[in-house]
Amino acid sequence: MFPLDNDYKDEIFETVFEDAYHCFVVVDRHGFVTYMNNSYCHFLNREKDSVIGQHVTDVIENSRMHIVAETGKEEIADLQFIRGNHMVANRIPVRSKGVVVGAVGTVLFRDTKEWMSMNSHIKDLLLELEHYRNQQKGQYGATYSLHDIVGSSEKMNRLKEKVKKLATGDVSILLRGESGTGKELFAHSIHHLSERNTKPFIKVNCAAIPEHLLESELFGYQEGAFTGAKKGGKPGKFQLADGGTLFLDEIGDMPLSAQVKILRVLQEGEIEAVGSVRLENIDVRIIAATNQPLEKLIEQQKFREDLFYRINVVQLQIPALRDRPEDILVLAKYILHKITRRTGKRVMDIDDDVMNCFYSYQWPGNARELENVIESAVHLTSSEMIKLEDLPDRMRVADNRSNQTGSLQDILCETEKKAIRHALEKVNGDKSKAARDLKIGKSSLYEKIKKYGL
Ligand SMILES: Nc1ncnc2c1ncn2[C@@H]1O[C@H](COP(=O)(O)OP(=O)(O)OP(=O)(O)O)[C@@H](O)[C@H]1O
Repeated sequence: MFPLDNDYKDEIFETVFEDAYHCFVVVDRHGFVTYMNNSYCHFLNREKDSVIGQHVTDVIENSRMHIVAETGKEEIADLQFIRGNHMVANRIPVRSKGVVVGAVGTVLFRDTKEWMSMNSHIKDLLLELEHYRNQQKGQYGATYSLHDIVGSSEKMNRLKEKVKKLATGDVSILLRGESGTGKELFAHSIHHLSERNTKPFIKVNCAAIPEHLLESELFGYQEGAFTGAKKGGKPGKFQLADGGTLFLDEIGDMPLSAQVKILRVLQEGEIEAVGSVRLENIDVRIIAATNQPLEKLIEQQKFREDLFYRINVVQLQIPALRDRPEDILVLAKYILHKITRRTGKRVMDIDDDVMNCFYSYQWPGNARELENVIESAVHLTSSEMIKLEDLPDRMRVADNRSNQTGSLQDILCETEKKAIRHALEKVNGDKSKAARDLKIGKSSLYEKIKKYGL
């Protein structure tokens, strides 16, 4: 056998991989795309340059390549939903000197007749499954993924990157942030990106369960455990989440008695249903969330320090909306679109004055408050554009107040700051364009950006 020359090898490579019948993708150990063949790029309608170096979850819907690259466990003939079709995906870990360094994925997509009919058969079955799943939604489902978290500010991008890295492990995560910042969305996304994503995601609102019911809600009960107990008993949230993720929302509001019990489960990995004498092994990943100052609660002996250390293995701080004004415009437009699609009301845009008001408002209720404000404005407005008069009084008062206080110099600075922020928002942060729109020099704009900390 004579050695192959490089041209010949390249041609083989081109034929086998680039324009092959299959879609090929290769990711590195952290799930970032290092190679994608032409067929796959074409199918995803993406340019090759725009996918290389991206995290695979940002490129391919419902991808599990990053999980395979992390776990080293191959997945063969897995059904994956991409661009409206059910595809058969193979995901194989790549090893170098025995260590997993990435993964190769192939997807069979060019429909043969049999595949078409199988595909429609599967679609039919999955529709039926979806119907049953929907009946259980809220109880079992993590409905949101990272794609649903709108915002491309530096702060949010950094957070999303962190989430991608942390999701595949099994560490407990504590999500902190003010009310309405999207903690629950992040909890869903972590579950989605984790190896547990085919298992349940169960949410417990620790503040909403009465203290005397907490134990049976969390750990379940046996038949006859107390008067009124259901025949056959009832599983608790821990049992329901077995193999999956348990999201302990508002953990700072959990009564001390329940904290002791949770801590025991987390330490022992075993639970005891009310009225049972048998211990059950439970495997759950804990994601907790709170907007309470847990350290202060520990000082006041309202929160157990040992539980804090258990749940606080990794902490993610979700920034308040006022601290990432760059996200307000895109979030507002996303919310407007979501609401108009749901209500069918034709409201196409948001007036510039309204946006200025949004930028200067403090948003104590964060994204949730923004949703409420836009929802009520959509209902109130009589035009196709949300105007200042469609906003709640508290916002317009806050806006006027911020214009009226202080010296003339303060007012001028505040107005200038708002105008620059708005101009930058409009052009997606492109400083040259913003300077042109504002009719000032680029260096003057840079100075002002620095001065106002924009
Ligand atoms: N970045 C975002 N992109 C899209 N929607 C968002 C975003 N952040 C929050 N939301 C929306 O705002 C609302 C509140 O979000 P979520 O319930 O996740 O907040 P939270 O921090 O868990 O609030 P709380 O502490 O009050 O429970 C939801 O309807 C959510 O869809």
